[in-house]
Amino acid sequence: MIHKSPSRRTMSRPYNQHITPSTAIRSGKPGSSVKRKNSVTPLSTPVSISTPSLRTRESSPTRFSTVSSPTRTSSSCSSRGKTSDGMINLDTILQSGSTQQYRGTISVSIRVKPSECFARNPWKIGQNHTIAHDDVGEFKFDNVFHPSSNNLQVYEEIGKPLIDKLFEGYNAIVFAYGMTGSGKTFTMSGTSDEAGLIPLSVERIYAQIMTARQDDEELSVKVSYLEIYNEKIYDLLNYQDSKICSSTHGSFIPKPTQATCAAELQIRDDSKHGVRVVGLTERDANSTEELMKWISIGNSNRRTGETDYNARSSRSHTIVSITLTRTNVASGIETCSTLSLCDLAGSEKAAGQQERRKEGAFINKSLLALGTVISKLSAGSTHPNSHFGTSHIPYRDSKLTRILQPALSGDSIVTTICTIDTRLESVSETVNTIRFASRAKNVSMTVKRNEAELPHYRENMVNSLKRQIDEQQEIIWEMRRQLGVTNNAGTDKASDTVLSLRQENEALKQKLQHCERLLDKDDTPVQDERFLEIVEMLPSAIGTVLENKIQGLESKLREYQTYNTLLERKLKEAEERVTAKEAISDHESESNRIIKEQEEELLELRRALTRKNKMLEALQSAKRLREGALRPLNHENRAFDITSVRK
Ligand SMILES: Nc1ncnc2c1ncn2[C@@H]1O[C@H](COP(=O)(O)OP(=O)(O)OP(=O)(O)O)[C@@H](O)[C@H]1O
Repeated sequence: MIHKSPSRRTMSRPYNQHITPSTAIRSGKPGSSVKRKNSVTPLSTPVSISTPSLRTRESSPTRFSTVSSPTRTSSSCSSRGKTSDGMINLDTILQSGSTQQYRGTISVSIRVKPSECFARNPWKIGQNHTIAHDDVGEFKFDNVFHPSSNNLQVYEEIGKPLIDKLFEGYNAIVFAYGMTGSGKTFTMSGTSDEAGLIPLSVERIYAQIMTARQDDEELSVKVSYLEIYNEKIYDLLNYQDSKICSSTHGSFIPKPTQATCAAELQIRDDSKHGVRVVGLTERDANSTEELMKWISIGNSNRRTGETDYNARSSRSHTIVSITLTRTNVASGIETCSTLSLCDLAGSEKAAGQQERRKEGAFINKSLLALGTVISKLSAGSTHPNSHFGTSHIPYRDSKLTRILQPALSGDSIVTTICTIDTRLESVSETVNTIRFASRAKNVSMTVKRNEAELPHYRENMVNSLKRQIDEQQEIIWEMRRQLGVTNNAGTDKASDTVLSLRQENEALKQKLQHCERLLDKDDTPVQDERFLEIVEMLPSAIGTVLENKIQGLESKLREYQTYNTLLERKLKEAEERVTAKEAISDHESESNRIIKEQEEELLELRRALTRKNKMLEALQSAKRLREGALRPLNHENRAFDITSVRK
């Protein structure tokens, strides 16, 4: 029986983008197995959906219309309150103390695969991110990508905003869900002609590193790649028969070979690290090319096979995890966030081959487990007074759900892209996918930023400051010692010089005075009139003798005067030297004063350090108290690191 939607009549009008041959077939895109003819293959029978589950509460069209938010992508952060129907806000960044949290619901997008069978196609795409089926009703999502949309558009809407969140320190996960052959791998990996979400995201990460990197920041990127095949986990980057060869970037990477065996990895769940895959290889990647090389190695190891729907069908679920670590060397703050890109194997009906049947059974089992987990989370999120953490969520039912457990329980911002095939023969699978997507849209989550101080950073900082102070103290002491020695020696030498110069000066002065006295003595009689009279009365011979005597005395006087000038110059020079020495001595006392000031500053620094240490101890003990008080709650909600093994 067909479930009639109450809103069916009203919703049929806005769907002006019916999937028609002209809009659905993408012109000239090479590398795709979809035939690109403008032919119309009429459906032999009208679509009739009688799945009883379509009438369940979750798939009620009215419910989807009201529950789904008009929010387009997780990048559009807004702060809307709780909606009238009790739904939690979408895409809100909350500041709680010093930690930021992202709060929203799983972002869900639908991608419709181009198809040739469009006549009377009951699926219609609306303008406002809605998709409707004549018999099933209307569904609203964050994005509904038309068959003509390309991978770049998909990336712009769902990949780019997640990379911005990755750089803010949030973990993020994208998973592609849908029936086999509906376009999951095409969306995630793309083709050689049209890059998919993974290569476009990788490119963006490195472009962002170039622009966002700060001076005092260290950045590193690591990649891991795992596969879940028949409920066993394998490391796609660590196959035993991989050959080691040199990459173009100088590092060593395994040569891509179609590997046949790899050790099975185990999941471990412990209170310290949460859920993680033990032994998963993480490879350093310093450029887009290097990271893509690792991914192509992983792809070559991935298991694919031919199914009724897809010539190269992924027979396993795969997860590429890219871990970005940003360390601020000045503050010691490290943000470590992981972007996980999952390409799930497609749900399918029983296949002809036994091998395919076995794989299909495992694939269906794990997808069913994922559906159940999403369904329970959705019920927990939408029930007014319940929290999904309080009811039992069967994460342990499959390896896939165990690995996705941390992300689904609040470790990551979750985005899913559900690929659908609108052909008549796929209708029940497509409805199931839409049903899964609408349940996922109900799941609310609160995600914390992964920001932490480097371990022992403060202790190291305090110790290094102490060491610096000690070193400076040593330098000061050494300088003082040297200064003290120079001071004494210099002062003694200078004062000796001054003393001897003063003595010499004194002696010279005395000699001068003596000479002047002599001159005065010689002069006085000559100037005396009576003496001159006597001289004139004397015989000329005696006069001549006296004259000679006077001339001799005068020449001696000139000699003494020259010597006196010389002595005066020497005295002046000596006095200048003494003044210079005194200036040096002033400078030395200035240095002493600066040293004293520095010592006082050091003392003050030591006191500040002691105060800081005490504060640190008080904070640490408060933190221990708080952790002790919160321990039972943390145990319930602890976050698990599934995707990366940090070294
Ligand atoms: N949007 C699209 N545009 C063009 N071709 C597409 C699109 N989606 C899928 N295809 C083509 O359809 C075929 C199957 O797609 P793909 O392998 O991506 O499906 P899948 O969902 O990954 O299947 P499986 O679960 O079996 O691995 C491929 O040849 C692919 O190129």
